[in-house]
Amino acid sequence: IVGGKPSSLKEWPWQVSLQVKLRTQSHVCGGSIIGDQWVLTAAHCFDGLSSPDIWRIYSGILNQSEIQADTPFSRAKEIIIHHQYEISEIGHDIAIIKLDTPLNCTDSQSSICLPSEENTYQDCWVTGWGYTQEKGEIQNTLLKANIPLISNEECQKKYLQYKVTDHMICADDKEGGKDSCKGDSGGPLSCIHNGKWKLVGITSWGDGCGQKDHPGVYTKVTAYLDWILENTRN
Ligand SMILES: COC(=O)Nc1ccc2c(c1)CCCCCCC[C@H](NC(=O)/C=C/c1cc(Cl)ccc1-n1cnnn1)c1nc-2c(Cl)[nH]1
Repeated sequence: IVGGKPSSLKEWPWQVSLQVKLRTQSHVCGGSIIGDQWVLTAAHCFDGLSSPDIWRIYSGILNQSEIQADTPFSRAKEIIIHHQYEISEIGHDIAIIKLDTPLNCTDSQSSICLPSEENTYQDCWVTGWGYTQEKGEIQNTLLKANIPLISNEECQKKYLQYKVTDHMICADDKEGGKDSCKGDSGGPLSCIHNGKWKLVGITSWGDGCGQKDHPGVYTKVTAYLDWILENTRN
């Protein structure tokens, strides 16, 4: 997250760190708990990493330093990638992880609601352990940034070499400065409306981090409600 601030404990209890253990272990993507055995993230996180066995899902953590050899984690029972996904910039950048065992709810670990209808959300936040600048590194403490949503029409004008589809939603800090960045993808774009947090977007792509006139592009969750519900039944 560029231009963000450290989060506090229990502020974003749905945020998870998706890590891969090969020879070594490292953070790869963010994700959001949407049910006791369901995590919603970006499909691109699994490019070349599609085997469920290598993934470790850490929930209820604020700092990466809480992750030690003895720190408990969830395993992936199944990874469901949208059948139309190819690359982030084309869209359908959405995936569901079915956890091997259901998570218990605590103050620091709980799910976020899916949005029911399209809305003009006024108060949206991006969170993650990603870079704070393009040439950066994974951060220890979960960062947060309050970034306004912009219309798809306005977003398309900034990305003439791309097609910003109606299955995408954009967030832009006009001054340039607040944005998602490398390592944040898959994480939540959370908006609070009538006192309830809703998972409005999934961090997907952008041109650079925090550059002026380069909005962040997020998978629009309302466009995939049926797909999510169909794939989280069993
Ligand atoms: C020590 O461990 C590490 O350093 N881990 C580690 C460190 C970094 C990374 C990994 C692991 C995952 C790479 C593969 C999967 C994921 C591949 C794509 C992913 N993109 C993003 O997270 C955000 C993109 C993004 C999103 C919005 Cl909304 C706006 C601007 C964006 N950016 C434009 N340019 N940069 N960001 C990414 N993630 C990383 C990179 Cl490198 N790129």
